[in-house]
Amino acid sequence: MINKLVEKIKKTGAPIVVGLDPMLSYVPEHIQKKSFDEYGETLEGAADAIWQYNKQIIDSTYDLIPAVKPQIAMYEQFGVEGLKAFQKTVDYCHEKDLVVIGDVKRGDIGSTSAAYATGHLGKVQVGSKTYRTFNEDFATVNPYLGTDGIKPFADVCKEEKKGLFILVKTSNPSSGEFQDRLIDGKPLYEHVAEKVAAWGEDVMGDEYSYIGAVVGATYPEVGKVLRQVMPKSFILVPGYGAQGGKGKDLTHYFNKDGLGAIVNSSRGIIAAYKQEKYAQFGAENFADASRQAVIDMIEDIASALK
Ligand SMILES: O=c1ccn([C@@H]2O[C@H](COP(=O)(O)O)[C@@H](O)[C@H]2O)c(=O)[nH]1
Repeated sequence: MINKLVEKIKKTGAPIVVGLDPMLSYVPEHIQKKSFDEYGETLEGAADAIWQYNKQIIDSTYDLIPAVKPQIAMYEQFGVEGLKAFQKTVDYCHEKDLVVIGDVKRGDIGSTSAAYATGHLGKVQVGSKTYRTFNEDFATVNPYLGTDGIKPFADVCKEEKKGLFILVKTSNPSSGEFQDRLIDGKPLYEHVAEKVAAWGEDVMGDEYSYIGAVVGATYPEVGKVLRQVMPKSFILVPGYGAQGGKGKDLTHYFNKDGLGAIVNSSRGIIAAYKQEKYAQFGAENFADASRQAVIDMIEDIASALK
């Protein structure tokens, strides 16, 4: 799957990911009304509204982008109905030939990680039959439990040719509380990055490893260091747009081949119609506003990399 991601980035010229983080409050009134008329103000109604909203955004952007990143928390808040909307979204993105990065941030003791890996990336055995369940192409994983928490994910990736993005330096304001702590003279994030590079050696694609890292756009100096520590790992870069990251901050996250990083924007794309810059589109044309926001993001990153 890392090879497909690289190919699609080369083809689109867009090292970006659209984050599908559909809060109900972003879904325009006319879509909410239609879903509530059909299902009532129920969890099913909410799940239908976020699915309809996602579908229109995917339809208006899929030809410009290589990948999407649905954030499972936004779906889980609506319980089982929300998870069905997550599944529909993943399946529909596959129909559109998009690479799907499940932002699920899993990771546990080995046996439990194995179950998470099966559910999100692998196949589950039921008697004589096997089923793919969520079936994302990549999953985000938390490394806090160490090697035995990661290995089951890496094993499934090897078998299924799928991939991981492991949290190394997150974009949030408090990320330094633990991640920046010095251990043997080096910040913890650097130790984790060294492990990501080592874990990744065993599962190499053509140019990059199946195992990548998450490094926030909000810490560009750290991004510059970590790019060197993990030369063969793709970096998923959240924090662009709504969290303040800009194209000009991100040049050092890329390798000299112009590859190696993929930048996520969620609210900045899916709720673009709410920004003054895209207000002319109006809520009815929210998906066109998202398309324009994608075009602007691609241009911002391309001009920074020139
Ligand atoms: O360090 C991290 C890791 C993950 N995220 C996730 O990315 C998106 C960002 O959304 P925006 O609306 O573009 O801010 C969201 O799903 C986060 O959970 C992150 O922001 N930082």
